[in-house]
Amino acid sequence: MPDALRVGMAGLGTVGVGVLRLLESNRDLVRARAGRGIEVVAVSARDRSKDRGVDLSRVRWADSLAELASDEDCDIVVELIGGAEGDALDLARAALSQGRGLVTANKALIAHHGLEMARLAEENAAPLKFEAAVAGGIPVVAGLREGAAANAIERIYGILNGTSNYVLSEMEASGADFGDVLADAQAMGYAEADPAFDVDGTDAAHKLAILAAIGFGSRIDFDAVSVSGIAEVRAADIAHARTLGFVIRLVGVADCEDGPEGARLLQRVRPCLVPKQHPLAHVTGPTNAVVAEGDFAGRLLFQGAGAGAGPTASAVVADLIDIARGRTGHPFSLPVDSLVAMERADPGHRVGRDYIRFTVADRPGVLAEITAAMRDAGVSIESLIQQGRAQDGNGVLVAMVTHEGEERCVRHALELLEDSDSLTAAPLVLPILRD
Ligand SMILES: NC(=O)c1ccc[n+]([C@@H]2O[C@H](COP(=O)([O-])OP(=O)(O)OC[C@H]3O[C@@H](n4cnc5c(N)ncnc54)[C@H](O)[C@@H]3O)[C@@H](O)[C@H]2O)c1
Ligand SMILES: N[C@@H](CCO)C(=O)O
Ligand code: NA
Repeated sequence: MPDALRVGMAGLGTVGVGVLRLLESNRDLVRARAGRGIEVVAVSARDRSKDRGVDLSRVRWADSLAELASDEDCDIVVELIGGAEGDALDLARAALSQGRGLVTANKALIAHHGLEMARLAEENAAPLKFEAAVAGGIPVVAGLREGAAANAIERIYGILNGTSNYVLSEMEASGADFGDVLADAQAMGYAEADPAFDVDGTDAAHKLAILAAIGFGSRIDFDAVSVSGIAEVRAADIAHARTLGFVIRLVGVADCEDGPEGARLLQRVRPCLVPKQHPLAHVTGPTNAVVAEGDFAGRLLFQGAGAGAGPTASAVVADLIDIARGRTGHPFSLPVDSLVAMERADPGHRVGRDYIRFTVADRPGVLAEITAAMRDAGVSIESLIQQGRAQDGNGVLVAMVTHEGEERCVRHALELLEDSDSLTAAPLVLPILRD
């Protein structure tokens, strides 16, 4: 075993520079825990001349990512470029197929190509690790894969995107609308390269798909995640939720149910009403939190910084320490051929409660029309909030919370109202998170 684990690093942005700083600052501690040094010997980034505030004088610049992937002086490639396709994917494929280990913070890459990556890693006896890809510095990948390894996992859910959680909790604290706080969140440096991914739920969906694959031992299936983001959530919904005893959070939920032909997996990312006493209700700002329910461990809560240079670097270097120690394991907890291709569960028969917000014309009989549709679809209403009179010609908001019932009933009620000219905008349905 060579004295140091030699790393070739691609990408010197927020996370890349964070990794270099951590390795510099905690050099002795990392060496002690890794059993040997961890040295970045080569790098590749777009701009060689940029001052990044870190010492790169002893590091070799690779002329291309292909050169980095085939560099005989590197044991491991650390990919910190980002993006599911293109350069990051080419680099990952090239590194693993040449027997070089891969550490990445790239959830898009793993969500889309995780199975292929795991297969390549297995075939080439190369380690593959991605702790930083899910909830940044929170050791939830290792927590699920190793700490909770003795459990059958029943449900995994959590707040998986810091940007959207910051937006929602700022809207809650200040009463501001979505657009007013989004720019602040993006200025914090946590935004994805495509910033739409943060608010439209895609980033959280990438992370949820990874967690589900690890927790349930299934083949990663990002396309099966149903996703809705936070752009439709208004200040009024947050105010209604507060009145009813809830906060609104973007929550990814994955669970398994038994079906006639084996287990079926349901993966969804949606803004949810979270009861004020639930641990996720207290997660504010860019913090992430993940709950895993194990059959023996019970409810496990992982919480911390899901983004930022320091926390994300902490996860990248933890992976490097594991590799240096020879603790590699299966990336998704099982050998690739043992991962199950799970059917998708039909949510229609799932039982739950919903918050539904209608925007309606301010005229007599509208409420009766809505409640008649609810009655005809078999939806029972638990509470209802109606705003005063329409002020701006945009209609009045009517919000309700349903009693427990099958999801398909709410869907049917909304279908009955689809052509109604009493509704001046599409209704918003937010599920109430099951405790
Ligand atoms: N920023 C965070 O808080 C955070 C947290 C968790 C995971 N991540 C993930 O980490 C990865 C990196 O994120 P970041 O925030 O550091 O991004 P960034 O935009 O700050 O840095 C990306 C770096 O990659 C370089 N790059 C892009 N294309 C390249 C190419 N073809 N060859 C060489 N270098 C190239 C850029 O020049 C830049 O230095 C992404 O996958 C991201 O999703 C980021
Ligand atoms: N854009 C992500 C960064 C961490 O993955 C977030 O806001 O949580
Ligand atoms: Na993590």
